Amino acid sequence: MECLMVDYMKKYKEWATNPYFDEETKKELMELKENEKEIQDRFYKDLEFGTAGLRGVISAGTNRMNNYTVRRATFGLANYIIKNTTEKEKNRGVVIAHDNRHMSRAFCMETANTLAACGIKAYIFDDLRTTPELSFALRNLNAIAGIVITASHNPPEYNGYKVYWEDGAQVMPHIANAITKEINSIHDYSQIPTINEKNKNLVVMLGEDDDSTFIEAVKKQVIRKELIQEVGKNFKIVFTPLCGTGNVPIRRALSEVGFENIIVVKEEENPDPNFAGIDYPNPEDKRALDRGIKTAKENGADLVVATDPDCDRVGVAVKATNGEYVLLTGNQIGGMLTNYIIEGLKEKNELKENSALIKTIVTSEFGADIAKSNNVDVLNVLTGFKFIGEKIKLFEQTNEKTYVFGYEESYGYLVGTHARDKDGVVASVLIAEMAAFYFSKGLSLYEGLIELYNKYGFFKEETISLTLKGIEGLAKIKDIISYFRENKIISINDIKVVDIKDYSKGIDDLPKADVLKYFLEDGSWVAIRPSGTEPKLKFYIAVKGDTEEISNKNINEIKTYIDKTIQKLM
Ligand SMILES: O=P(O)(O)OC[C@H]1O[C@H](O)[C@H](O)[C@@H](O)[C@@H]1O
Repeated sequence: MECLMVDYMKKYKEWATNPYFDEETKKELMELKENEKEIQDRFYKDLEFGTAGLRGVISAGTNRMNNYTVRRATFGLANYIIKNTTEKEKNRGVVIAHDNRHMSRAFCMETANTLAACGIKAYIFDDLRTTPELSFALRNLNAIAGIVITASHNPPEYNGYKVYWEDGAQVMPHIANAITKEINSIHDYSQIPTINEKNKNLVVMLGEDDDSTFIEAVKKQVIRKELIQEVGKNFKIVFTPLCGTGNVPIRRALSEVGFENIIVVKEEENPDPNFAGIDYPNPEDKRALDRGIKTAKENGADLVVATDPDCDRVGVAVKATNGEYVLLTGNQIGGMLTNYIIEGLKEKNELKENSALIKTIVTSEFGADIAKSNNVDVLNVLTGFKFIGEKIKLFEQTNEKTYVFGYEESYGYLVGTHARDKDGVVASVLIAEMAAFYFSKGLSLYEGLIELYNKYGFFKEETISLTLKGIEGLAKIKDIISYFRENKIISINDIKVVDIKDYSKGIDDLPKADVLKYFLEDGSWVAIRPSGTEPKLKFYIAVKGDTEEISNKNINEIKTYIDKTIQKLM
């Protein structure tokens, strides 16, 4: 502990006095001199480059997002590229996109300039762009890697740095680990090359054509074009980009496929780094859809669609027959899209025999059961859309399976293979199309959901997220998981545990991951994992009952059990 203290104080002093760091940084740090706890938190470690890249609070410090930590990460990535690819591969360059957050443009330029200084071409956009467009563009431009400056749905004080590889998916753990090694070997910031006259032309600006090719790729995924054209005039959609990147591409895609009645939530239309007062711009959080639902009520809209700041996730609310707006979960939307896509393909006689649905191990079996009953294979991967992207690549190489659809419970979906990450643009279009399909039959999306539940059983899922910040929080997260790992739980809420999967052992052909999953006798399951993007411990609960009442009762009881266990451990 002593050593740790010396270490963070030493680093703090270095940043606060070394002429390498700019005056503003030094001033910000000097103001902290009486606040040891804050100094410790900012300097006790380097911001970790995890499997989701960097993500942290924007401010000065080694454990924060700032120009220096972005520069260091980029130098590490550049070194990885230089050492592990051929000259020709390296020359394919890196595409960079960014969202609307504080410092996003600055971090994008910092990244582009550092890459160029290392002799690597950096493609940038003139303004903010979505994550799925980056995933698409990097394959379209045949780049070697991609970067998105975004903290996705985190609160406004955060920013982040996600890295993609040539296949269009976020880097796999082995590449992330190798990049981390490179980053960790950089101790002296002054060694990082800076841009000069000779290499500045390696920063290349992308144009409008790149947007159009992406939108065209999205539009190709539409299943029932004529239907949209028929009902597109009457079907009313309220859309909110939650002040993020989704506004331009989604409005464009929706209107180009034939939706004429799109109302955008006024307060949330334009990019805003403070997200217009939305504390947590995450469509998983029901408050994020409050204004959307209000606007929908005022306009009598049929559907509310909300995308997160970098537009890879989508939340949905729908008008039920009683006129009330109901929020759908990621599991519900994913299950419904699975059904809609499979039925659509069947109608056109295009459902291949080797079709496969890909979902994560913490995603409900709702979509999986629908797929299986249509003879579509189901593949389970670890949390993280990159693992879905990895399977798509494998399918392409081996022709072993045909990708039908992939999704995660956390509101991420990908229809088509144009992108290799969840795509909020294509998902919004397909969700609108699916809702328009039900609308044409006189049903709301909600009633469509109930129809499916009546056929396949009432699935119900819930996630409990425990926020535990800082060093102590991290330790607590470890303690709680250890408790569940070490104490053999034989029943949850009096229902027998019939199987326990500990994914840290590397099971089911999956890479090792800190996830535990309990399977109960009645088909319910509970999974526990630490978040990879936020200081949170997550519990996922899933049940299935013959009626909604049974499912509600079961899930509430399991939830109470977990809440009580957590309280005991806090
Ligand atoms: O680790 P969590 O906080 O649960 O987040 C999990 C998410 O991480 C990243 O954002 C990935 O891109 C997502 O595909 C994944 O769902």
